[in-house]
Order: sequence, then C-alpha cells, then structure tokens
Amino acid sequence: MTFAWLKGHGTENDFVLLPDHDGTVHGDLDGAFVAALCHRRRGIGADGVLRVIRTEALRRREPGIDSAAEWFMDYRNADGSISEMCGNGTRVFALHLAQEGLVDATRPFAIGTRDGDKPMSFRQAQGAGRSAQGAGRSAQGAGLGDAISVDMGVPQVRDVSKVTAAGNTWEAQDVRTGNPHAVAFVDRLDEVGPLLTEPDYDQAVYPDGVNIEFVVREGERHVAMRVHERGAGETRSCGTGACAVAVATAVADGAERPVTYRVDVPGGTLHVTYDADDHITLTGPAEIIARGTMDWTA
Ligand SMILES: N[C@@H](CCC[C@H](N)C(=O)O)C(=O)O
Repeated sequence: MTFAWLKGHGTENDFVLLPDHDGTVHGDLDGAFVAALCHRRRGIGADGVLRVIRTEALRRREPGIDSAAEWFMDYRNADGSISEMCGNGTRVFALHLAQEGLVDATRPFAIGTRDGDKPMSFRQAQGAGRSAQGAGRSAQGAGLGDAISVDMGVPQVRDVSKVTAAGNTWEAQDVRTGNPHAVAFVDRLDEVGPLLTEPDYDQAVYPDGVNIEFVVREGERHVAMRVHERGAGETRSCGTGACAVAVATAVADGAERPVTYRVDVPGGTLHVTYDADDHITLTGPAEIIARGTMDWTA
C-alpha cells in the first residue's frame, strides 16, 4: 500500500496526519499499523495519529458517529488505542485543513471528534501566547498557525482521588475535558521522576485509563505542567490536559470567570480561558513540518 502522510505538532505534541478523505485508504485504521507509524525508532514517530476523513465517510464504518461537521478528526494514541478527544490534535488538524484549502479559515468551522463538534478559530498571535517556534511559521502559512483556538466545550469537575509516582502520592482532581484527567499539584515538577512508567491511579475511578497531569504554580494565573498521557507515555504537551489543569486551578483558586491561565508545557505555552458560560477555550500554536508518501508492507 502507498499512502500520503504529514507530520505536525502543537507545542511539540506531535502527530502523523493521514489524509483519507473518503475512507478508502486506511479502512478501519488498524491499531498495530498506528503503533508502527508512531514508533520513535522504527516508524515516523509521533504521540498519535490524526486521520483526516469526511464525517460521512467515517459514518459508513461507524454508524454511531454523531457530527454535523464536514471533516472528522479520527484520533488514535501512539499505542493504537482510540481516544475521544485531543486538544492539540484539533489545532494541528485545523491548520492542515486551512493550508490545504479544505476549509475557509476566514469563516467559522467545526471539526468532528468523538467528543462532539469543536468550533475552531485562527487568531492573531498574542504576545505571551506565542512560543519560540511561532516565529518561523509565518513564512509557511502567513501566521495562520501562530494562535489557533478550539472551543473545547464544558468540562466536568468530579471528585478527588490519588496518584502515585516516584514513590510519592498526591491528591488529584478528576476533570473530564472530553477524555479523563487526574490533576495533581506538586511542589516541583522534577519530584515526579522521569515518568517512564505510568503513575499509579485509582482504577475504579478511571476504568478506561487516565491522563495524569502534575502542576506547579508559576505566578498569578500562570502554571506549569508535565503530563503522562494514556496510550502515549510522557509527552511534551497535552491540550485537553492543559484545559483540565486550568479548570482544576480555577476551582482551587475560587477564580471568578471568565479567567485565563497561561499553562507552560515542556514543548511551549498554551492559554486556556474558562468562561462564565462554563466553556473552555484552548489557544496555542501549531505547525505542519513535513510530508511524504510511504510504501507500506504489513
Ligand atoms: N495529547 C492530546 C490528548 C490525546 C488523547 C489522550 N492520550 C487520551 O488517551 O485521552 C491532547 O492534546 O489533548
């Protein structure tokens, strides 16, 4: 099989994009194939795969798909598992659609996901929100990737459970931002160790696994985090995770809304606004860095 691919990232949360507009190239998108593509030494290497497919084409394979959007982000983790949602993935996906002329970036549009349709918008870079990699991007896409926002919908704030890493145990706030998160406030980000293995968590609370964020406060409305992602291990960024962190911090602060938090991740900076109407908006840069074709023999 020969197929086209692209590589992109949002604050270094990196993805292989697989254009498969009518769903005829990758069929059911086999998990072992996804894991092989994402392998850092034997494959292209990525935290996940974004299949670019028309919603009506995916619905022929998955009749339960509920979306009014033209384009659907069929997201897979690096281990081949499906997740409902990927915040950074939506921003990379939107940039790809705009760069390829598949959407009109000057008009509102939404991307279909397994967590519902996500409205996207392209913004002017906002000083503090712009990471170092933003500077070189205007040559490629007239600054289109400098600051891409996604309305992530309404988070659910649940109970507190415990997570354990490097021999330490912390309380962790359960926040659902389309997918499950456990947010633990720590004194220093290095006290959680290298996160080579998944931290322990309460499997009764998270029967389908969990993304775990460790957070420190950096200043007023400013935090920094590390994340161990379900299905991918420690990554350089996580958009749904940054949103969960901002929500948990706003709850801990008793913050009046709307409130915006700057969330530093190892791969850059994201901004998350928690609005008075309960919606959260994630903003940050995205970039498409490579493309090619691959001959694949199973
Ligand atoms: N990196 C993503 C989240 C990807 C899915 C996650 N690993 C899960 O299994 O829920 C993001 O930017 O949100």
